[in-house]
Amino acid sequence: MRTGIGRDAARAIDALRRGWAIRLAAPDGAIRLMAIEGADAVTLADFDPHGRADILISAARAETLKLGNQLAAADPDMPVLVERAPWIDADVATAISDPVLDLASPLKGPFRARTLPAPQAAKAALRLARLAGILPAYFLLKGDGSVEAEVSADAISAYDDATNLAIATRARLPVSASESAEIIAFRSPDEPREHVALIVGKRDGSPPVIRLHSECLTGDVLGSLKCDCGPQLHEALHRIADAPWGILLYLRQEGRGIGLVNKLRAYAMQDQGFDTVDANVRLGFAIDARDFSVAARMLDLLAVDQVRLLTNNPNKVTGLEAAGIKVTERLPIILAANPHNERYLATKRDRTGHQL
Ligand SMILES: Nc1nc2c(ncn2[C@@H]2O[C@H](COP(=O)(O)OP(=O)(O)OP(=O)(O)O)[C@@H](O)[C@H]2O)c(=O)[nH]1
Ligand SMILES: [Zn+2]
Repeated sequence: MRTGIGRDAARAIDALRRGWAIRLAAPDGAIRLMAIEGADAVTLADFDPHGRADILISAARAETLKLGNQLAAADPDMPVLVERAPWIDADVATAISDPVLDLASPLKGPFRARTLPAPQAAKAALRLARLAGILPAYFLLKGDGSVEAEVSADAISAYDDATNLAIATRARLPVSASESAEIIAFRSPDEPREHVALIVGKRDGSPPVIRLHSECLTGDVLGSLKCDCGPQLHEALHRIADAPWGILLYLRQEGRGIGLVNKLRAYAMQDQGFDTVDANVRLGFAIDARDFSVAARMLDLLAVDQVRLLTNNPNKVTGLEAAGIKVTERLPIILAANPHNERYLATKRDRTGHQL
């Protein structure tokens, strides 16, 4: 169902990515925000002429800045508000928000945490940063003032609601794994990412062999050796082609849902020695920010409620089942490691329960 609030979230995301200010309202209050990513002295002076904006960051980032113990952290997902000391200008704020810069510009400090004016609004702000693909860090002001977009916490929750997805079009698409394939594109009204399904072979009443493939530009297109995505994609297509029938879902959830730029930041942190799990956490994101209800909704639209799932990731099985799809069988998909992805695969095995 198309609603105005979906448009509000789309406008807020667009504004944040352009460095414009937004107002975010939740039941516990409203805050004005400008993304620290991309902010400079001029845009900051425009948003905050009196130098009063505090800095909103994730709890994980606050931990790295030694702010973790200053507030009763009953909720590890609760953001932290850092008091704006006079020496915190746009450049210092950038260093506060971006962990990739920690080695290059050791942080000054000391930082002091302040009580959050509207915790629900602050939490929604971090969710919005992930949807916008920016670092979860903002300049925050209370009170009224001019902004480019207004959004509610509810609109942010509704924005990527998978039930809004619908089939946009379908066409025959012979691929190298099978000449008998059909591509189906899915769209939702306000969210621009278009997911696709490739159905291979003829539906025969048995549960199809399914692969949920999350977009990986570096692996799928450039042949990156840092992950296993490219080879897994091709192996999956061949396994599906060998089955009576099957479906590859190509999900636009780049970087396990944090977006390309944030994934590349995670890669820069891996260059500094952090593993894939710690890199995500230090950036202020969940270890895996994907929403498997998108895949479940696509299967639902294809009238599929039982699947044989190609994966090593037990969370994909539980995620799909929680979203109403029965996984009758898990089929492992194991490929040889290379020297560049050995550690990544070991981290998946040891820290995220992948059965490799
Ligand atoms: N944030 C982040 N994302 C990564 C990293 N390496 C790969 N990815 C993303 O991880 C996703 C690939 O995961 P998948 O292969 O679908 O799933 P999986 O959890 O490994 O489970 P399998 O089904 O067993 O392969 C893609 O969206 C990649 O862009 C990384 O270091 N950091
Ligand atoms: Zn990859």
